[in-house]
Amino acid sequence: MEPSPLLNDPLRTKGTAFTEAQRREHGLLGLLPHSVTTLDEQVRRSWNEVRRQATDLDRYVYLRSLQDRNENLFYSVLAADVPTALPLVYTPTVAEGCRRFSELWRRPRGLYLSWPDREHLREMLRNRPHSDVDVIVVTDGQRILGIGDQGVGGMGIPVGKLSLYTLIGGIDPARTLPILLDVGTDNADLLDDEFYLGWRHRRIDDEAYVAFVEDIVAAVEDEMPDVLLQWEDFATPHAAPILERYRDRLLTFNDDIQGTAAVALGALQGAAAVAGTRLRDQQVVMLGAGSAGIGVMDMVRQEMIDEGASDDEARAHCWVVDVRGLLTTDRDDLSDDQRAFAHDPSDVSGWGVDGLPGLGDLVEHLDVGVLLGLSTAQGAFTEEIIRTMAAKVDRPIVFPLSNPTSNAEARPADVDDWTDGKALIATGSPFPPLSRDQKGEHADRDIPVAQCNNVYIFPAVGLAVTAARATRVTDAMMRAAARALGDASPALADSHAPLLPAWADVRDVADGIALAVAAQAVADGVAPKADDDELRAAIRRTRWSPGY
Ligand SMILES: O=C([O-])CC(=O)C(=O)O
Ligand SMILES: [Mg+2]
Repeated sequence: MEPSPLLNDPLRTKGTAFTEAQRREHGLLGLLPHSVTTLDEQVRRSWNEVRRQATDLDRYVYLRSLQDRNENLFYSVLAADVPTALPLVYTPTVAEGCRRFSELWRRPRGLYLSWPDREHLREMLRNRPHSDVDVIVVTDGQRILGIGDQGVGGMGIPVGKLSLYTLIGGIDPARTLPILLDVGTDNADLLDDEFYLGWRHRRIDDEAYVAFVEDIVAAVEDEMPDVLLQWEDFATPHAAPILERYRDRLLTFNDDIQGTAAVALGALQGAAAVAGTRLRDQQVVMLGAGSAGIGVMDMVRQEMIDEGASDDEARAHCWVVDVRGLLTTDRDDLSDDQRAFAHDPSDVSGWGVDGLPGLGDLVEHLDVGVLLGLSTAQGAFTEEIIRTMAAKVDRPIVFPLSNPTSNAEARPADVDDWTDGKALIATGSPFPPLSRDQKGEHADRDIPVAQCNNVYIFPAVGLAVTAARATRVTDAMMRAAARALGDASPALADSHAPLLPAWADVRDVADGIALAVAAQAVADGVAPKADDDELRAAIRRTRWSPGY
């Protein structure tokens, strides 16, 4: 008799939790040790193993192996302690997982679409492990988090993001598909690494790259016409153009541009409410003019307009600084998206000592209320900059958003210190809570730092479009997500609470965001008509939960 494939199918196995009757029925007798365990016991045993590992990278490897072995158990383990699990399977540990992808290789997952195989795209897509797919996350590995070109190692990101689509957004793991586009790498260390598993070649670019992406999109459209296609961690020169090319053609969004923007806007709304101001009345400065930084500023500007500002007023309140300095209209190195934020050089003449004004010049000459960083420039929010800002506004809003932790523009504890606890802070990567032992009226408690990560948004968007059968992701849907997240800010009820919900609550919050996004999809005419009760029921029906 053929051995049962059941035991080694990660989506159907129960491991040692198969009952005696099931073991007899499925031909598993003798293949498992005698004791029959419960899922709960398996979860506790697994957490003991996770804790026993020496480093977070080891914990990441353990959890990824568990995912490949038994998905119901993997998701039960994550769900049992979301705050501990999240930084292990996702930011920041996943960065190390990507860096060391080739040496850590265990088992295949998802699809590797490599340039040398480009004549066989359809065949490769048809080889996908499961034919019915709700969500694809795709990367070409060129701009992984804040750690740059990781080539084929970028696959860690789609795998990690899709785990959270399932954990938080309830997308059935059998209906998710991670994809890595392997167009080579410009990372010299990887090209020299004898164990590198990707295509050992410099990156294909320009028209050839664009044509390759187009062929893949066309193949996905034919094979999986209703799928949500999420673009992740593409380098700035490709990210926005790809989004523009496809956003009106399929159900798609860019997580780094739109997801990061929506979560930052959600946290900003909480912060503005605590500070007692409106966004349109603030001078908002962004350090970093990559696709994520510009995406955030686009949403900030749109929100100012929603608050009643004119387009010109909103533009006048938005400032973007890159490595060279302020974006100004006389610069010839700006993309169209960047140019939309450029200021007339005559507005700032004399601000920079020699050349373009920098961050320090801006905080000196403007009453900057909101300082955002998506620059990967570690420590760029210096003590002098933060103190200058704090001397001019009551509650400075400071968001060092770069990932991973080592790239943050400032450490929250320092910002807190420099502003005597007045700053409203959110970060991109996790940081320890702010200690309140000596000073302040709330001397008895530590305040967690809100981690402004797009994980608050993308799983809920996936749940929304799947439940509502949406055909497009509109800007208004992303703003609805931001607003619903802002409404869930614990700081609205308690000004000393963090700006964003606790990780332990993120799955419940996702339901509220999903409803808002789904309703907006219906309102925008990109989903079939349904009222809120029907959408709520559809969201409940769509939600997959782990269990045997
Ligand atoms: O993955 C994360 O933690 C956030 C993100 O999209 C990025 O930094 O590229
Ligand atoms: Mg990303």
